[in-house]
Amino acid sequence: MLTIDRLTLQLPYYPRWWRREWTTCIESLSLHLQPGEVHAVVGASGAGKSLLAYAIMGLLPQAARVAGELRFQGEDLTPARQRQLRGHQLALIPQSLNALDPLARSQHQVRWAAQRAGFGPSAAHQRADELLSRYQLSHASTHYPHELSGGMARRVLIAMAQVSNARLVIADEPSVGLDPNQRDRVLAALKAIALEGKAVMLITHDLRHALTIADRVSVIRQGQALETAPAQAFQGQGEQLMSCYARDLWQALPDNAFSTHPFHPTHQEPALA
Ligand SMILES: Nc1ncnc2c1ncn2[C@@H]1O[C@H](COP(=O)(O)OP(=O)(O)OP(=O)(O)O)[C@@H](O)[C@H]1O
Ligand code: NI
Repeated sequence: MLTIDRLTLQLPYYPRWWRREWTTCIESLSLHLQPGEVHAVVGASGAGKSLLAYAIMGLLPQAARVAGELRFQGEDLTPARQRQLRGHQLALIPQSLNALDPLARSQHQVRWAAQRAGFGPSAAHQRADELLSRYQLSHASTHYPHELSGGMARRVLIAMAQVSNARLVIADEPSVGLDPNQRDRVLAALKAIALEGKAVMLITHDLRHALTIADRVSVIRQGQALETAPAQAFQGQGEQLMSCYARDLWQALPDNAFSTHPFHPTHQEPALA
């Protein structure tokens, strides 16, 4: 569905006001997303995950230098095509809750997203109500963003991304700052989108929670994709993982810290509180 082939992305910076240099934020990154899968893109802060999302959506800063290929459903994702598909076939659930209009009620935010996706006013109305109820937001449909909890605001953004029936949904850190209950609801909503046959790219630094819904995981470090592994490879000591970094990420999870590890006997003894 989406193929990213050796994507390289550079952004300008100015060490002196007259001198422009380039910093490489994404380097020769290749990924392939299939319909029906939740594909987690996991990496530390600053790894280039949000920039990857923007590159796919066509939302990079103008000065960005981009090389490599992006193909969506067999066609090149040119800037013109990205403009055409954005909000229709390609949807982004942005990292920041500030993406919500502070002066608009939930129902209007979702309705406007539906109208941007091509629905007429009454169809948009109906579609928005449907989505709000799917995400248990009917009671909050007249709320403004400041009246929503973090999880509710996140679900409004998911409803907006979903209103168009997009084939590819990119969720950028959708569970940050949520309590476990809200987080599980958001992750379940994303899994449900994939089960409808769409592709979901789940961008996160949280491997543990990504694994609850992911089919495959791509590990990103400093703008490079180190490996893509099936979620099942994250088990035991991570023997099935190719890169040390992915194995370290896996072993660093709290639940794994006390698993038996031949070289660290202290790991065998759970610390006493
Ligand atoms: N507009 C920009 N101009 C210059 N550098 C940028 C810009 N946006 C991001 N960067 C740099 O690119 C790198 C990757 O940023 P990005 O936002 O993609 O990271 P991330 O993996 O999404 O991190 P986080 O988990 O914190 O959201 C960072 O080093 C960041 O400083
Ligand atoms: Ni980010």
